[in-house]
Amino acid sequence: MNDGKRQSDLPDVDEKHLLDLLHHNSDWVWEVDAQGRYTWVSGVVHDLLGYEPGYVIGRTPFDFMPPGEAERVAGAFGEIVSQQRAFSGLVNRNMRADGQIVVLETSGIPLFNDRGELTGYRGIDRNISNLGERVLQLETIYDTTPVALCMLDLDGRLVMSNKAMNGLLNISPEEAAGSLLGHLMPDVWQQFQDDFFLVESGVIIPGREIIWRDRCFDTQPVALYNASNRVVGLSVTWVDITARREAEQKLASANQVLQQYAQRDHLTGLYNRRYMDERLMNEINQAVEDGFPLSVCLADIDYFKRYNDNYGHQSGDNCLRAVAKALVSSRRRPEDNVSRYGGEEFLVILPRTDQAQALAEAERLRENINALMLPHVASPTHYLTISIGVATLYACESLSPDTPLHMIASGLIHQADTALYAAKNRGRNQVVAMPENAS
Ligand SMILES: Nc1nc2c(ncn2[C@@H]2O[C@H](COP(=O)(O)OP(=O)(O)OP(=O)(O)O)[C@@H](O)[C@H]2O)c(=O)[nH]1
Repeated sequence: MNDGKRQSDLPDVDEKHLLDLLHHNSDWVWEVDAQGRYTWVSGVVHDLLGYEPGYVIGRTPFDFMPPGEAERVAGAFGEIVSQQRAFSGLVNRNMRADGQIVVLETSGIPLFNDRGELTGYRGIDRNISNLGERVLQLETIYDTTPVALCMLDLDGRLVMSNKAMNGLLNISPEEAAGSLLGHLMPDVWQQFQDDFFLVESGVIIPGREIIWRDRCFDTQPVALYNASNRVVGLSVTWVDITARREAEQKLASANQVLQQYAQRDHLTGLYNRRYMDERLMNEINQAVEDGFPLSVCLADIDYFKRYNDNYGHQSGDNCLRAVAKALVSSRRRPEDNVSRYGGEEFLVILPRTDQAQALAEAERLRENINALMLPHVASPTHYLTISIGVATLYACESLSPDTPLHMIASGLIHQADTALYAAKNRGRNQVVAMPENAS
């Protein structure tokens, strides 16, 4: 503005006209000293704030701001003054003489004396109440939302970041402005860089979960375009879903425990009958598909009523636990499933096992229980014994494809029960298979 050529380009204006321009205009022109006190104000201040210029002189801009706003603007203005720089677009709320709020947009330039010392500021205020109120509302939302928001340019520079975002990065707004995400979050920036390629190829960027400093964030990057429809950056929202994830994990663990309860017998820890009925149908299905035989052993403690009567119910419970443990540790293969099927009855499913193999397996189980040598004075043997009924399903031979699985399962269990009944009738402490001539 000070070079000779441009001076000469300026239109001639006399002093009266100049004052007219200053005092009758839409913008309020002002000057403040180094302490921020108004030293000169144009008459427009009366239109904007409702005060005469003489009242305003000697006061500071903050004297016209409502509580809270003065502190907010003083923070921003203090930073500008410390850098002795020009500023524009500083939006601030002011209270008019009649109590109405007016939103002003303030711009200014620093003034210096001959020694280069700051002597004050000169600038203008413009009434932007309609738009400004909206801007301030949006700024409030932007800064108070718990959702972290940021905008990145193509180099990963933080163009904007709200309070929550700065908190997430654990840096001040000053540190955040213009910093590179590649430095702050190298891995995350790598992912966002890949997103630019997605946008280029016309793919909508998917949301993704990001773990950052032990917290889990649901992030959604959205491409930013300029007026020529070119991608110029990303806007990213970060929603902290740590609490939700933790709750989901707790729920999953609780469900697991519930499932355990639903599947297990609380006394012995073995699978219960409900689980085993389902399991048996799955095994039958598999056996039918594979064409392999499937056997079941139904084991029952001999004279258990007498055991209870003689040693007490508590000892009876301990005895059931001991038998359960012995049956489980007698298994030869992990897929041979042992369950408590009833009071003192245990079911063992033996997949891919024919009748001869099942008889041998049942015999081993019986001997292992005998080997425990648990005293049972009310039994003819004087120690605890079991009887076992064995039944085998030869899937490929005997099944019609229309027979429901549960019918096959109950038929098999019924057969094992009949075999067990025979074992009991023949004196107990023995194994019987049905049908007896199958193997
Ligand atoms: N302690 C205890 N006893 C149980 C439990 N469930 C069932 N019983 C007992 O098991 C006994 C089964 O008796 P019975 O069905 O007459 O059979 P048993 O005396 O073993 O005779 P046989 O099977 O013919 O040798 C009953 O006295 C039940 O009370 C349990 O959870 N704990």
